[in-house]
Amino acid sequence: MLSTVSPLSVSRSSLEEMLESIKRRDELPKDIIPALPVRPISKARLPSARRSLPVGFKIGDSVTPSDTVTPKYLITSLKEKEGKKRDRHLNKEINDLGYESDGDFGSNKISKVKVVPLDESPSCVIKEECGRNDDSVLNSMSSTSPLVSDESTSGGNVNCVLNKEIQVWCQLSNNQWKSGKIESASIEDCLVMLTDGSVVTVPRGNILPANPDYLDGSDDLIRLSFLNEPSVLHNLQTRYCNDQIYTKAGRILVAINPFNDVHLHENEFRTWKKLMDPLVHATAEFTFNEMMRGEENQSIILSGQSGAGKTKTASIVIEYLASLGGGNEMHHKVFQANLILESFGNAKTSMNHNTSRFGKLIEIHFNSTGEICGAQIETLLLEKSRVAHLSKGERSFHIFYQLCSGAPSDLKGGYCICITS
Ligand SMILES: Nc1ncnc2c1ncn2[C@@H]1O[C@H](COP(=O)(O)OP(=O)(O)OP(=O)(O)O)[C@@H](O)[C@H]1O
Repeated sequence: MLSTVSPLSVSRSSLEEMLESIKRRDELPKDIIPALPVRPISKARLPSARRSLPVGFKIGDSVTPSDTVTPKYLITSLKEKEGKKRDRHLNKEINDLGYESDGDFGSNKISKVKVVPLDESPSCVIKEECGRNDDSVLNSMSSTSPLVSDESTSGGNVNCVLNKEIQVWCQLSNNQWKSGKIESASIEDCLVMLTDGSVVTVPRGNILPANPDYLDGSDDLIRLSFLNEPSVLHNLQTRYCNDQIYTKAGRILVAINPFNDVHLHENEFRTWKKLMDPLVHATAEFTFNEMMRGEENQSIILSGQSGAGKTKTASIVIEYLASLGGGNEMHHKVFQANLILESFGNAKTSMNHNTSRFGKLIEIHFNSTGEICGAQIETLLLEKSRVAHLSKGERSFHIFYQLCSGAPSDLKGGYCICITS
């Protein structure tokens, strides 16, 4: 059955409706404040701010799981309540970095610490290797071109330091950075008197401002007035020479391998708990507290070149996390498992006599009281080519020599195995 409505009836009814609604509105008391929009009930947090990588910086493309692999470590501590959603997010992040993940990253356990090989990141160098000699830090890292190459910018620098008569860093022809004071400047060059008394002519583009002396050895790089390459290296070197191997850069902790036992102020830290101290224990404690307080999984990423001290630092972190959770046997088991992994995955290279030729993702699982209740180690990107191809002065995986040395003498004779220490 069809029903028809005349245009007149439609216009009349809508007109009536409108008049009625106006009448209703006028009847309402005038001082009633309109209700606020209902706030959605959600426990979700706003995504934390993410730092962007430098322009043109790629991780995925540069991964070469062969000779150039430098294992870096991602340590995560995960809690049960987070569930699979966060794990999927973490998996995605790892995949975005160009690494394969077996999926199910921390989905089932109570908590985790993971160690993953991450490609060298220019924006996240946490540890750097260097020698003990005074100029070594500065010189070893000064082979790059000066940070300021743009003429206008460098000109600005020179004018600024000329006006204020402050110290400058100048890059010499051998790429070393030296500090001094500008005596005079032309359009292209500057005459700089170095601190050793010599006078050199340096192109304007090779001059950078230096920090005042009182900032020498700042424990946080963000306190420096001028944050350029030589200033950062000089600050790290000053601290290193005072056996202060850790320096903060905001939330990042920079560590320089001391290659010997230095006093780490660990006991003082355990007493005073100064979480802002530049110390790896403070970073571990901060992470642990964040996990316990926010019930959120946490990650610690250790990155640096071969021999920088990532493995050593990872063991300090694990040991400290274990002690925070009451210290049970679990971390000993992690270390024991590590010994076996090292046999099969570590080798001697020119950079490090016990270099890890694979990446590790160590998960440490904590229960709700903060005790370690489990751990899991995933390995990635083993440098398999090392079995068949060795560079000069390097060795195969430790297990090869361990097996040979333990072989019965007739087998040794049959294969002409001769072990020398
Ligand atoms: N904090 C430290 N204190 C004392 N010695 C250290 C420290 N960190 C590193 N070292 C020394 O440096 C050596 C190399 O460190 P480590 O094996 O941890 O480097 P790595 O970054 O893991 O290297 P790779 O990437 O080649 O595996 C260690 O064997 C140790 O002798």
